[in-house]
Amino acid sequence: MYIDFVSRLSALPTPMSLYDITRGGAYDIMKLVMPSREAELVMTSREAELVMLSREVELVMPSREAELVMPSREAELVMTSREAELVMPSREAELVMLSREAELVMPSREAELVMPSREAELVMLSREAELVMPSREAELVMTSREVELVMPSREPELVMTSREAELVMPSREAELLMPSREVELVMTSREAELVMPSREAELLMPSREVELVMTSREAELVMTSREAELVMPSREAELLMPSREVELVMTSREAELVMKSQEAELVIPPFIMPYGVTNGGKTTLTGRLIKNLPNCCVVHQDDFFKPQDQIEFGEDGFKQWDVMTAMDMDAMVSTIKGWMENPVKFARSHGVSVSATNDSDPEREIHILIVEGFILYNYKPLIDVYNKSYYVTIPYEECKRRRSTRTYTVPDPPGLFDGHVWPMYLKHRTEMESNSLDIHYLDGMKSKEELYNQVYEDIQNSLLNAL
Ligand SMILES: Nc1ncnc2c1ncn2[C@@H]1O[C@H](COP(=O)(O)OP(=O)(O)O)[C@@H](O)[C@H]1O
Ligand SMILES: NC(=O)c1ccc[n+]([C@@H]2O[C@H](COP(=O)(O)O)[C@@H](O)[C@H]2O)c1
Repeated sequence: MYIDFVSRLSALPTPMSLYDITRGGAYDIMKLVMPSREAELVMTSREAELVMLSREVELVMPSREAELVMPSREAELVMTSREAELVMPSREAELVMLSREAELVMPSREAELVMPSREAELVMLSREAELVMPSREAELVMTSREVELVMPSREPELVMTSREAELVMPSREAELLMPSREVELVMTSREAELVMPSREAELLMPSREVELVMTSREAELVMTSREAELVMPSREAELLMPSREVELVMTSREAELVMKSQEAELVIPPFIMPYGVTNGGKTTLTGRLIKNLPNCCVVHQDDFFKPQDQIEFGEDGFKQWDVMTAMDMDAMVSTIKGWMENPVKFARSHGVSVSATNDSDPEREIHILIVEGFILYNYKPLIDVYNKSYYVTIPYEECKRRRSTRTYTVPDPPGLFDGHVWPMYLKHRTEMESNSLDIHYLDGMKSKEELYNQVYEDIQNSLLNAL
């Protein structure tokens, strides 16, 4: 469904390729994650000592040890020649393995070599990047704000200073990199012991362990069991990257698994659109819904009125506030686009706390955007992206009464309601009805409570069906 929305969105006036964005982002992050100074720190002797205890240092660093770290059999196991090509093309594979390159594995230029754009694509295609760290983590790692979180100016210095090196990722950084639940799994003291101390370091490298680097238990520790299954199906998880799996990890079946999990876990994006007559109660209803629906954001069309000096007078003698051209619809579309591309980021930047809705599986999240406005169904580029459309109506007398008590940023001049507002409402409604949309009419004369209950229940049912 999400894909469907995105594809619809790409038909909008200023289409933007999600793939390009995320791919570019992933590549940039490869560079950000290991900037030259930090990269040097990563492998300087002291950090190396700290990260991998003395015996491992010997194994990891000197030229001969480079061979030991990846002796031929292990190298074959971890990356058979074809996989090596896939993951790191031949030249990079050489660079990674040779002694001098071992020193250089991480500084900026090498970082690029290790993960040049094509490899970056192979290893970390945007979706896969999300894959490696499940949806919520991927966002943390990938979005610009998270990049700042992962490597804020002070953190690069801290990431591998001695104390951090000891801990690999001290609590604060670890939290930034991986949200609390993963932090607990990956980096609580017990896991820290499992991941790094000498015995484990030994376990990571020798031939048999190479096969077992990601045995089910480790996989569980690093990625919770469900993620482990999704990221690397059980057999792959055991073998990490044997030849067939390497092909499979990124190919269709996994891609499907990943995509499905992404779709299911990250976002089920219903747009709810209370639309209708002015003063029908749209804002009131929306206000209640956003308080009670999970991860619910709102876009108010009223926020997109053009400045007063751009509103022209019409033949009816009034400033034309109630026509489509009074709205900056491009701006509204790009706001909606922002939500579609990253609802979690959108929610956070709009002060909506993102929470899990399903206690038994907190990774599953539903995100909802309510678009509320008085002249929406007549804007064709958006019509198709809504998956639930409501239309609030109230009779003329009630509408006029409510309107007379309302003060807008620009107060209504005398006669505006009868001369402009109501005629425009009737015109737009006729236009909308001729489009035969699937609209749920709401009687705005019902009490606020009744309206809320009716819509809330209806949305809940839709969500259940969507799941
Ligand atoms: N169901 C309702 N019954 C009676 N009055 C309502 C109802 N819903 C909203 N109102 C009142 O109508 C006025 C306009 O409501 P509002 O939600 O701002 O409408 P809209 O956003 O459609 O213009 C407000 O004074 C509000 O308190
Ligand atoms: N928000 C503003 O700046 C502004 C200015 C002039 C008129 N309006 C009125 O707002 C109405 C639409 O908003 P409601 O649906 O919330 O009533 C239109 O009928 C329009 O006449 C709003």
